[in-house]
Amino acid sequence: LQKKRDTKGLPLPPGPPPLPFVGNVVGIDTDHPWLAYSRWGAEYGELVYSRLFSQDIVIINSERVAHDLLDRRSHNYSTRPPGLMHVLDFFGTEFASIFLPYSDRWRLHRRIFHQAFRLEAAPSFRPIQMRNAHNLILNLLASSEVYGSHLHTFSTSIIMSIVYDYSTAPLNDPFVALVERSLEISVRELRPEVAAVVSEFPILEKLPPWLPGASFVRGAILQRTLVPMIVDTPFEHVKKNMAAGTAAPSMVSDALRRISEKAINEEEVAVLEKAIKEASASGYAAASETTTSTLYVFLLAMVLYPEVQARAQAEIDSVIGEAIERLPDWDDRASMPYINAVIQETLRWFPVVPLGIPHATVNDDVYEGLYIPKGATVMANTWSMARNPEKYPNPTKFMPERHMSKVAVEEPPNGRDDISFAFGFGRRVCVGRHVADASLFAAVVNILAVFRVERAQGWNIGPDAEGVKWTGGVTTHPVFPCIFTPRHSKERVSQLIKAQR
Ligand code: HEM
Repeated sequence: LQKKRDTKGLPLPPGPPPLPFVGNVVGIDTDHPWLAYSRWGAEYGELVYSRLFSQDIVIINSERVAHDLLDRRSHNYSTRPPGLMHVLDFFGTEFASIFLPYSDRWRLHRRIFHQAFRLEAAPSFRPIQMRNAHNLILNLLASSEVYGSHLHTFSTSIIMSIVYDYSTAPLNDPFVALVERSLEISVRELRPEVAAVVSEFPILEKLPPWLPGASFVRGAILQRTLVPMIVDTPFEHVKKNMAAGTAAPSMVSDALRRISEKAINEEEVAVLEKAIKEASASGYAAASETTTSTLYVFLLAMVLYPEVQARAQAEIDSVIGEAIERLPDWDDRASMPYINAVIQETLRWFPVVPLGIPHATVNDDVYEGLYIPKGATVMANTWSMARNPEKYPNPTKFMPERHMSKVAVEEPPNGRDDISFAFGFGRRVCVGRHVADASLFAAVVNILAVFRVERAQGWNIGPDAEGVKWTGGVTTHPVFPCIFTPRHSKERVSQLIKAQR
């Protein structure tokens, strides 16, 4: 029976009436819960309360409330839901920085990331990002029918180079395939909705894996075999290179070097080494799927909005020459306001982490007279923020122009640009956002310089993208066919890529 809650005489935020015991399970598409949460937002407002079994869930539907709670009261809203951590434990991924509770261990991980990914460090990765964008172009020229796999290789290879100085093969890298398999499981299972069900029915973890419906258990078994390979192999690669004196700078080698420069005891060294190993293994989970999914959204926009694509290409051509005298480079970015606006609009149009990564409250709180319980899962519904018609008129339309007056090539003074919500809030805001932004630029500008991205014959979807199939999970991306028609000869492009290396 549901325990009567003491809300100290205050109302909970409004929300849909729960069913006894199960709470608000009806009407939620569990693969795409942001759709139901956004509908509730329209009905109940900026802050919505719902319950999934015994788990309190608070959904924030506006940037205003997200900044008030997740930024301004971050001391209370920076941990992660305990139920989710339990699921991570079951999958053997409890070390993942992104899901760590607010603790000294998390602070240590965050510091390791910050050293490598802070704004001032981001430009040092540009050669890696451009080299991988060129590989992406070559792969698309060779086999564009598997474009999704090439996007994945692009995102994962960049992060592997930055974190480990580990060079993946430009195509069909076995390690990238391993990461892809592991991420597929994480994206599907590591969500608050799954955590709420598992917390209520711990028996689910005990189901024999062969039982139909025990895919959760099968996923966990597979993940536990993948994790040691993913965590140990690249880390050992760095240590071996360091011992041989051949290690190039990377997040891991730099962090390990910093330890050796400090006079600390063996125990502290062990703690730091473990944190470096865990943080680095969390890095590509956080970076790969998000960057890949954002590029899918970009391609969808190019297919559905040929006029936007034409304008973007005209801008690129005006900088590098219509007959493609060279490929675009970093210095061109300042002369490409429309391309920058396309990137911003891509992040807004369909945020690929639609509910962010769930935060949780450490203590009870009261906000505008509403009671927010301790231990509540708090989700920032970026999907609904991106569709705020007051900030973004005609929100379902892809309109880069809406960012033109606001696009800043450099970081804005308060660190918060027009679409900062896509990268989360408060003390848990995405540490990789500067690097992500540069990777997106490298991929977008090169794809548009070399290809016309076109609609596959018979694929009849309108500009609102209504009817497109989206993957489900923590991150989401559209699944659709598209055609890459080269705008220049393959030989010319290969020649230019060689010249720029
Ligand atoms: C377009 C690409 C990306 C998007 C849309 C994105 C989005 C996000 C979001 C929404 C969060 C959750 C923030 C919160 O809890 O409020 C997050 C966290 C995080 N992101 Fe990203 N991200 C991207 C790329 C990257 C990259 C390239 C890295 C590189 C390592 C990265 C590393 C992380 C980490 C480590 C966290 C966890 C932060 C913490 O819990 O303290 N992300 N990201």
